[in-house]
Amino acid sequence: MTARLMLALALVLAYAAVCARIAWRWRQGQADQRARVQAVSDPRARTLVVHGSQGGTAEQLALQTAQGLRAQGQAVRLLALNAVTPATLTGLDQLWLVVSTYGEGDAPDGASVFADAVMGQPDAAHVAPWPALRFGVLALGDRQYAQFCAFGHRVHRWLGARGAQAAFAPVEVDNGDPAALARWQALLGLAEDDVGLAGAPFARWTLSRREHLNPGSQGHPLHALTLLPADGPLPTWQAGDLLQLLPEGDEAGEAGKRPREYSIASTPAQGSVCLLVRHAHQQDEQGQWHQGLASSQLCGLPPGSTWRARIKPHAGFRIGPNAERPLVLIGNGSGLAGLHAHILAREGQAAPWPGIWLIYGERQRAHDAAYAPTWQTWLDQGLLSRLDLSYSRDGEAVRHVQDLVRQQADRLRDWVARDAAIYVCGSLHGMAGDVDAALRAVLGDGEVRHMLAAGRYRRDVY
Ligand SMILES: Cc1cc2nc3c(=O)[nH]c(=O)nc-3n(C[C@H](O)[C@H](O)[C@H](O)COP(=O)(O)O)c2cc1C
Repeated sequence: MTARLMLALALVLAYAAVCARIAWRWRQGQADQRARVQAVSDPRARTLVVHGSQGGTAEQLALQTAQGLRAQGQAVRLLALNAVTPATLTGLDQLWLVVSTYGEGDAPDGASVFADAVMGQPDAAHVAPWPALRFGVLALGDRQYAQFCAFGHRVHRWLGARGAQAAFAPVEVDNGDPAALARWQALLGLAEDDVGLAGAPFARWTLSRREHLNPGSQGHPLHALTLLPADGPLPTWQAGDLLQLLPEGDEAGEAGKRPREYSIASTPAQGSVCLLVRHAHQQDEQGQWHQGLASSQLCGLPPGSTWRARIKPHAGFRIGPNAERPLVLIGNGSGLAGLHAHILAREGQAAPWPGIWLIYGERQRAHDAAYAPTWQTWLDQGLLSRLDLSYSRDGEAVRHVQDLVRQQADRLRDWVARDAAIYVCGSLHGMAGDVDAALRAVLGDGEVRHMLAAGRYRRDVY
């Protein structure tokens, strides 16, 4: 008995040590990032580097750009576009912008406040033009989208119309293309390799377990996958990060750099990368159904199969400044992955927990609620403080998460008044836009903008 007690105690202590180490590394990472920005940014500088980012790539490239300019002895200031007002631009000599594009050519969340509140306004007399300002845009995008780099082009046109002088045409970056980044470096006179997106190298990962979560559902099959590195130790990551995976036999392959991205549903404390993968089927223009290459492999090949993959940091959906705040987590379908990671990360923190409210939508209660027992455990533990579910195919009046947001308007306003942060993960079409509209209806446009600018409203939508 004593031996078993000792063993139990040793396990608890070992677990606590692992949690403490993860928390320490996370805090260290946050502090390092703040220190890097502070070291480079001079509030009086007449050169401003701004980023308009959602996932964090534009932010990373803007920081590197500012560091590169600084290394050459230039004084620079670094800001998020959402923190920029017309007054910030007055009196500047140079403005370098790194911006991505989302939705249907829309601003990323890190620029949407500026896009609405500044660019969206008619040219009011109080906004003086900036004829002495030289500017250039690094426009991040992906050619798979119809509106390629559209927001970068919009910013470029808008600044031109305000009288500013374009130093060059927007530099379009297709999916991180190194040649385009090299062009940006050359145009700004930066040293070679100042700006780049070299991530962790791709390594082999093995599928160790797969569970079909929704047999009998009207929806396409959803699977929970557990993956482990085939060689070497488990790398570290934070809740909110993604796994980039190269399907076998992809024509483009590693050189073509078309990895699929999946939200990671676990934290390193679980000891593996867990994904929720929908076996995707898409209909073409002739009405023929096609299986997704990556998802049919992930949902079909047996455990023991391997793929090349790597962790992709996703700063825009990490906890960031919200570690001590109550969280409202909203999502649907496989978007549960990104939300579960945040719940599990909280579980690793010392109680009392600040409170988590999960608002989640699926198709049918009878087939699409595999995690109901897990949620009940979290509710019993007090890790989750509230759970609201919607099912779109059960004939109920409340069908979608956006309906829940409107139905729970008073409670939501109360959570936000108590400084909650809102995280949305799941479908871009049919969810993210409608949830955004519901949040604006309930909280007001001004509050939503304020939360976006403060990093208290974050999205991982696809
Ligand atoms: C949901 C989603 C929508 C996107 N929409 C577009 C688009 O309309 N046009 C485009 O050129 N790129 C689009 N992209 C690609 C991003 O702009 C690109 O990945 C960029 O590097 C992201 O930078 P960030 O991490 O700083 O936000 C989209 C990406 C995602 C995930």
